[in-house]
Amino acid sequence: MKLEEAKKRVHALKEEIQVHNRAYYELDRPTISDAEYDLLVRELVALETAFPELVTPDSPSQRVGGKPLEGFKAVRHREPLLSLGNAFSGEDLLSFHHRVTQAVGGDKVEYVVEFKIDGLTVALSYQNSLLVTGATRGDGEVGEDITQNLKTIATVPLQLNSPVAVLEVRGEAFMPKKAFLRLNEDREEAGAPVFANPRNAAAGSLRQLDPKVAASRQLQVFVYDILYLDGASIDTHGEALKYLEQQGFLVNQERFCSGDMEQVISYIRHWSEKRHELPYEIDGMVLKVNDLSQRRELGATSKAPRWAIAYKFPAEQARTRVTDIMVRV
Ligand SMILES: CC(C)(C)c1nc(N2CCN(c3ncccn3)CC2)c2cc(C(N)=O)c(N)nc2n1
Repeated sequence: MKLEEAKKRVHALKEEIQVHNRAYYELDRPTISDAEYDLLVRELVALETAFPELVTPDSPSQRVGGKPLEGFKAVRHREPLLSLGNAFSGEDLLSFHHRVTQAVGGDKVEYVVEFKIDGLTVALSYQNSLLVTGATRGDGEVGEDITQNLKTIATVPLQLNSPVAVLEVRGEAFMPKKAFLRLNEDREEAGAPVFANPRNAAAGSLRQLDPKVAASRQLQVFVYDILYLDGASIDTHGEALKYLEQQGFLVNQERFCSGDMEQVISYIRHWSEKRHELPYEIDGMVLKVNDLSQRRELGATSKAPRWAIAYKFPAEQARTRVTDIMVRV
């Protein structure tokens, strides 16, 4: 095959793979079998091996690279990754709302309510639209460099869709419930210790020194916050989430924007009851002031922003399954 032909085929393959990624991960509607998908990636890798000048940084072939690491390098975050204050009741939420309203001089405040995905925080840093580092949260200031593991996650863009000088985002890496159950079955069969919950499984998978192991764990990342952006101007959190979607990140579609705390509380109650129907675990909801200028007015303590709060769902009392009781009997 000549270079020109290979160039056309490589471009077509990358487009098609991208379409299937989006269908599979964002719309949760696979448009191709895993086997056919693997064939496309294998053909792309073969062409890039034959014509190395056709390799681009955003090619799916650049996801599972590298040999196993000896250890993880330390990465200092450009901005400290803040924590979240917690609310455990409707009253806690109302007093949060009262504090916020006071601090903005009685102006109307609108909140965005999001799932609190039960995974682990990751920070992704892009320069000139290319992924440079992916890191764990660590202590909020310094994390571990897990770039080559995060690159294996299909919904983590290797290259952003539009030019931007610097973009630092944070998100939650997690393992969907189905992948978690399947992994534990495999580990049980292999006599390996099982993971207690999807969060531990995700954390254990991202701490693998061999990226091939991380690549096999079906991890996902929902991105939820812009830490630093040099290259666009944004006024609300809603716009920030749309911007992140346009740049190619996976952003959770389920979010609710309202200034009415009664509506906010009933939305939270709705998901407290329905969360078991979700394909991933959530351990609460996060309330965030939508208007970024109001956020600046509210500021942050040394640990957490004054413009956001986490509502934690009551811890699950271990649901004893009938089968367990039968066995005991
Ligand atoms: C940007 C802010 C600070 C408002 C923020 N902080 C979060 N977290 C901080 C505390 N975190 C934390 N983790 C470990 C130790 C202390 N704090 C865990 C992430 C958020 C977590 C989620 C989520 N999980 O889905 C989310 N949709 N939005 C978040 N937004």
